[in-house]
Amino acid sequence: MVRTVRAHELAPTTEAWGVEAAGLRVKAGRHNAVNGLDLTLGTGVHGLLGPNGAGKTTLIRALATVIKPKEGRLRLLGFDATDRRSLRDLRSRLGYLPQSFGFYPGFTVRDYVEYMAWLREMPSASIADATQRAIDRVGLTDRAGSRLKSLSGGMLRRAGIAQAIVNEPDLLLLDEPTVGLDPEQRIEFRDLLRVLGADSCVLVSTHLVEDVVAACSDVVLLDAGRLVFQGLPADLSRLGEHDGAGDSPAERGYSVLLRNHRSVS
Ligand SMILES: Nc1ncnc2c1ncn2[C@@H]1O[C@H](COP(=O)(O)OP(=O)(O)OP(=O)(O)O)[C@@H](O)[C@H]1O
Repeated sequence: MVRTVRAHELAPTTEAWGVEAAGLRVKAGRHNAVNGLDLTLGTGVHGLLGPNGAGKTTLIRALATVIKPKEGRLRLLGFDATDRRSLRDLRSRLGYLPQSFGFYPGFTVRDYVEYMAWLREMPSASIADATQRAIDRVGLTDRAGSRLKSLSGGMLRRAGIAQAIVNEPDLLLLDEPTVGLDPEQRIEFRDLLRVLGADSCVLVSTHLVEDVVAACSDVVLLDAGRLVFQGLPADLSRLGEHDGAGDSPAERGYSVLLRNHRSVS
């Protein structure tokens, strides 16, 4: 007997992978900055590491649907990210903090976060509460009425994180979110990451291996646009127990992986 498949069975569910990429190629200018990447990410906090020019920002921009992949398959939250018809629904469930982001300097923190919530088509009635919650979560409660132009670099980045999480995204993409944060704020941010990663897929690019070890459930290492390693922070540290350059086992593990990868490619 042929069973009728109902619409809800085909609709994306929260169980869908956050990111499923196969043979992904993404250009930055003429350069293949992401070059045949296979990557699957589920719920959790994934730390994206790699040397300068590895393709981290280009990958994150493609996952944020800001640039279109040149080749390969890309599914995000169960949606085909290369299909224009999916983009509106998909974008309403994404959060994205770009490496450098534009803003109206005369906006207050609250104006900015509310504006970004509105751009993501959140229901108007929920925007004020969601904005307050996001501002509280990044520790900017007492600066909510301050103009963006008056904030320090670290506070501005926290305002950027607030706009990225205002819609409680299922897929959150953060490109170097800890740049400019003071040590106390970095520790608080790690706590926030753990909470966010409990029920959504969070990808965080950073150069700070120690942040990855402290706050991430797994490590993704890129070099020259390709996946070099995906595994637990403890696996990274184990690789650096007796070998490699760096001040901690994880930093040494990072250098061992890159060295081994480069010697065979
Ligand atoms: N607009 C562009 N035109 C040409 N090449 C580019 C462009 N943007 C990036 N690239 C190149 O693409 C590669 C990947 O860059 P990308 O910014 O994605 O790397 P990254 O890993 O984020 O680096 P970083 O750690 O320095 O931020 C680099 O070789 C870079 O020079």
